[in-house]
Amino acid sequence: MLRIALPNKGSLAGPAAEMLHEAGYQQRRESKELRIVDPVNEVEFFYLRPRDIAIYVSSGRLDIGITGRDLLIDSGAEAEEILPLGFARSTFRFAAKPSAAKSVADLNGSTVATSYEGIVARHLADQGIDASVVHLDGAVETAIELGVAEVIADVVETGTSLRNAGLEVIGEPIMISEAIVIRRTGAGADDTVESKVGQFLRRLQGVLVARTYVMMDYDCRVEQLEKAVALTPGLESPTVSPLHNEGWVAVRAMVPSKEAQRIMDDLYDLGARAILTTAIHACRL
Ligand SMILES: Nc1ncnc2c1ncn2[C@@H]1O[C@H](COP(=O)(O)OP(=O)(O)OP(=O)(O)O)[C@@H](O)[C@H]1O
Ligand SMILES: O=P(O)(O)OC[C@H]1O[C@H](OP(=O)(O)OP(=O)(O)O)[C@H](O)[C@@H]1O
Ligand SMILES: [Mg+2]
Repeated sequence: MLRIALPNKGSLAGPAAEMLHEAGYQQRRESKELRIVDPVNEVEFFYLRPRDIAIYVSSGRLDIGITGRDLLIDSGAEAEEILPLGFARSTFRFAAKPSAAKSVADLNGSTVATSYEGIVARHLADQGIDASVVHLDGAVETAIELGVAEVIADVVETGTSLRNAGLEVIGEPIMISEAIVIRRTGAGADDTVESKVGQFLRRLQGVLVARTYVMMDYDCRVEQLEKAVALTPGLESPTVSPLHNEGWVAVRAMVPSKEAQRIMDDLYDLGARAILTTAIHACRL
């Protein structure tokens, strides 16, 4: 039975459960459940604090886990990223009152409040900056107003929390984060676990592809086929079938959903007709 750590709350929990459900795994019915078994897929899920997941996975007690890249790096645990999942995207940045600091070099001698002490201490040391770090559990933006620190280092997504606190970012992002699948560094010796992990990753990759691609079908004249195929090259190569009407073919290819409308316009301009897109519900590449 594959043992998988999942986030039990916060920004990662809902989207992770949704993705696993789409991948065909059973999920807990109540947010108080700490552990469930999915007997059909031979998987056991443990719902843990997102911050603790890298520690459990690095200990080898759980085979893999879903957490945030920033949380993995902050923990310093012996675990590695094996698949990015595209949700809970955020940046991690320094911020302060507009007058306080213009660049990271200005942070010398200041106090930085953060929930991510590991990332911040390492980053400051790498940059040769001497600043002290104060650990806070959350709502870090308020630390400046209340005089606990002059600078904060925190997760920034829309920037609303910073704006509301009258703060501005300093310098470039310290890191870009998203939800990821992790496993213990150096794991992979056990063939049975390895094949189950491989199947789990293929299922999640299938969900990612189904979310980012649509299937496109259209009819076009044979003379236009090369130009049409250049617009819709598909992942491997498009399927081309003859139509009953001579001189016409039907083409089928996967296209990125974000580009579907532009591609449909371009195909129409080429003379293609009966252009359809349909959702992909699941896939194995
Ligand atoms: N507003 C946000 N938008 C996108 N991702 C976020 C946001 N806040 C936190 N994250 C990401 O979620 C993960 C942190 O999860 P965690 O559950 O610890 O914090 P949280 O979502 O802020 O929840 P809470 O603070 O309520 O416990 C990190 O990877 C972080 O980058
Ligand atoms: O840029 P934004 O879109 O505003 O998102 C970033 C904010 O979201 C998270 O806070 P959360 O609500 O989880 O509270 P917390 O600070 O207590 O963790 C994070 O810690 C930031 O404060
Ligand atoms: Mg938070």
